[in-house]
Amino acid sequence: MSSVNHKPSTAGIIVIGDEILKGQTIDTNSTFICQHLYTWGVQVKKISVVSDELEEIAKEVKEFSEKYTHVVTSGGVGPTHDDLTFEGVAKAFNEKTLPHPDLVQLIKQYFGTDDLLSPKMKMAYVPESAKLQYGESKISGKRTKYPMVSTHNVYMFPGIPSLLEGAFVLFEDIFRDPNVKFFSRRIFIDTDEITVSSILQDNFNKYKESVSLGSYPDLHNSYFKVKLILESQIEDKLNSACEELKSALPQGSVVKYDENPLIDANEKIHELLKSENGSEFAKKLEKSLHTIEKALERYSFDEICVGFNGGKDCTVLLHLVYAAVKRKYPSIDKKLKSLYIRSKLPFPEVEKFIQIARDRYNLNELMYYGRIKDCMGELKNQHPEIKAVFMGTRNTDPYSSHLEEFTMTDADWPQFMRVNPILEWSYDDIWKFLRGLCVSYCSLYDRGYTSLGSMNNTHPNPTLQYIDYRGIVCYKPAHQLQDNQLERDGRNV
Ligand SMILES: Cc1cc2nc3c(=O)[nH]c(=O)nc-3n(C[C@H](O)[C@H](O)[C@H](O)COP(=O)(O)OP(=O)(O)OC[C@H]3O[C@@H](n4cnc5c(N)ncnc54)[C@H](O)[C@@H]3O)c2cc1C
Ligand SMILES: NC(=O)C1=CN([C@@H]2O[C@H](COP(=O)(O)OP(=O)(O)OC[C@H]3O[C@@H](n4cnc5c(N)ncnc54)[C@H](O)[C@@H]3O)[C@@H](O)[C@H]2O)C=CC1
Ligand SMILES: [Co+2]
Ligand SMILES: [K+]
Ligand SMILES: [Mg+2]
Repeated sequence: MSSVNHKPSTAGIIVIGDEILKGQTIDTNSTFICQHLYTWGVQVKKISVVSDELEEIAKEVKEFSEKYTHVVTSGGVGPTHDDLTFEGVAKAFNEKTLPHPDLVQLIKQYFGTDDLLSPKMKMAYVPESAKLQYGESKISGKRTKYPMVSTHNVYMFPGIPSLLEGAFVLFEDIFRDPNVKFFSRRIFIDTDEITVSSILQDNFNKYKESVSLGSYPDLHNSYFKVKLILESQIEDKLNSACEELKSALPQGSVVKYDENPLIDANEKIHELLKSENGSEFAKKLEKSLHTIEKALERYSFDEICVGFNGGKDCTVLLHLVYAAVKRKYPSIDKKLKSLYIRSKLPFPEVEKFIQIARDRYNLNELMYYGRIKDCMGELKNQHPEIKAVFMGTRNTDPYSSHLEEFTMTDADWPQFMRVNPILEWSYDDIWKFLRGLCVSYCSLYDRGYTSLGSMNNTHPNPTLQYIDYRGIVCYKPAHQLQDNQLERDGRNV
């Protein structure tokens, strides 16, 4: 570990492509590059997005190349007329482009042409001084087929994210600065920035020689309002700054937050179980884990599906099943199936959350429209392999008091095993689990909704209503509901 403040090497990123400037493609490459350079101890100073114009590329490359230790470019290395990166970089250094013999050979191998005038051969024309560098796969140890082209301190990568990401990580040795390591700490607080701005200023002033401090508000997070990030190359200083800041912040404003409860989900659930040792909640949670385990023994991965409509109960369920599946099948590359039967008037907030959850939990969502019973028939036809549906039903739900952990659908319904791991959970149990693990849930629950149906029959729970200091009607979040019996007070049906 370095104890001196070694000056880090720097980098500039040039993202090349009209489609990004028109908003047609979201630039993910610069984020990817920044994340890696940061962990490699390189300070990214600037990201520039330029159009597919020769002059623009040349001008930016020249300036970046003089200013920064490394320049990384993304895009514009393909065979089409609008891909001008190699020419632009050559121009920045007053060079011509020439066909590189190795690239000519490669293109001949791939496309069967060695005609130097063929459009495919365009990719072989690189700056005169260009070097080709082959990465080595960390897994197979094999040399990659296609090289990265660089010249001076400029490294050129393709724009297609999968190609860029695959290639970039192979060149860690070029960029990594062995003398530099950035340490960082995060503090989450549930007060707004205004309240703490002078405290932040004081901390910043005191440590600015060695520690940087950033403040990042989030208007939509269920757990915190502001994320503070402290950073330094000197770990001791960082720790002092961090501890001092924590004690200077208003009492109780620092909250515990887990940015990704899906990482080690199973271990975290067991930690929660341990911390709740012996409680009623712990017993129910343990029973739920057993039910899920049993179901995963009885049914194969392909035979299961999670009923998920964005509600809080099935959010608990999904998280539990996800953790158990990850544990049982650690390296499975198939997606867990989920079932979403869309009601007539879904809340946009619910649909948005379903989409977020689908991406986060990597779900293969099977979506149907119409009456639940009809949809289950369609599911049966289209996915005859599915035998069991996990459900977030609780005994206190209407018509659910008779259900057991494993109950077949009624005789006049399409036949599926309904697996109900959280039948006995109370309203408070649901929130203890979600809030205890920082699982994200549909935003409506932070606005007074305690039970979700369709837009035409669901309202915020009147018990949670209050009038704020401006005289405006507001609602407390669902997890603050005192009386569990009143859960469905915002529902007309
Ligand atoms: C897979 C499945 C099987 C069913 N089998 C029967 C049956 O055999 N007999 C019968 O009378 N009724 C059955 N139903 C209907 C069920 O009993 C409820 O009437 C229905 O779930 C809506 O009630 P609720 O709003 O209280 O449910 P919620 O409390 O919202 O739902 C309970 C759980 O069901 C699942 N679920 C509910 N709605 C959806 C949806 N739109 N999309 C995906 N998953 C959803 C979720 O896992 C949810 O946690 C079934 C429903 C489903 C989804
Ligand atoms: N196999 C390999 O390693 C290499 C292949 N090629 C070939 O070159 C062509 C692609 O060259 P490119 O420079 O990628 O062409 P390009 O600049 O036209 O970009 C290709 C696509 O990548 C996406 N993209 C571009 N910039 C992005 C960004 N910043 N963030 C997110 N997405 C972005 C865009 O959707 C764009 O359509 C392909 O034909 C490929 O086969 C080129 C070099 C290396
Ligand atoms: Co050291
Ligand atoms: K192109
Ligand atoms: Mg392009």
